Amino acid sequence: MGKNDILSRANIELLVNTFYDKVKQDATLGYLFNDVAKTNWQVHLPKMYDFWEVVLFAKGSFKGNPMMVHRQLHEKSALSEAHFDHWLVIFKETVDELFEGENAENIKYSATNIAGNLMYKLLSV
Ligand code: HEM
Repeated sequence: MGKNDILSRANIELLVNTFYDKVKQDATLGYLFNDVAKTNWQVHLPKMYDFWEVVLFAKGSFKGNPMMVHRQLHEKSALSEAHFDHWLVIFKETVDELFEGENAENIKYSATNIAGNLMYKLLSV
C-alpha cells in the first residue's frame, strides 16, 4: 500500500506536528526553539499550518515575517549552514515518512528553496 499525498489542512497539521516533535528534541536545533526563542508552541504550530497552506495550496491566512523572525533569532544565537541543512533533512524525512505524491514533492521543493533563500540572506555578508 502506498502512502497518501498531502491533500488537506489536516494533513498539513500532521506533518507540522510530527516535524516539530522531532525538532524540539533534536540535538542540533532544539535549543534554538526551547532556550533561545522560547517558542510558545500553541502559537507557533497554527502559524506554521497557515504558512504551509499558503505555500502548498495558495490559500489560507498566514501573516508573518519569516525573514525578520529568523534574522532576530540569528542575532541572538548564530545560525549556520549546518542548522539549515539539518532542518531540511528532518523536514524531508518527515514528509517521506508520512506522505507520497505530487504535493509531497512540492512541499520538499518549496522548503529547500525557502531555506536556501533564508540562508543566502542571513549568512552571506
Ligand atoms: C536553521 C533552520 C531554522 C531554525 C533554527 C528555525 C527556527 C525558527 C524559530 C525559533 C522561529 C520562531 C518561533 C517562535 O515564534 O518562537 C521560527 C519561525 C518560523 N520559521 Fe523557522 N527556522 C528554521 C528554518 C526555517 C525554514 C527553512 C522555514 C521555511 C521553509 C521556516 C519557516 C518559519 C516560519 C514561517 C516561521 C514563522 C515566522 C513568523 O512568525 O512570521 N523556518 N523559525
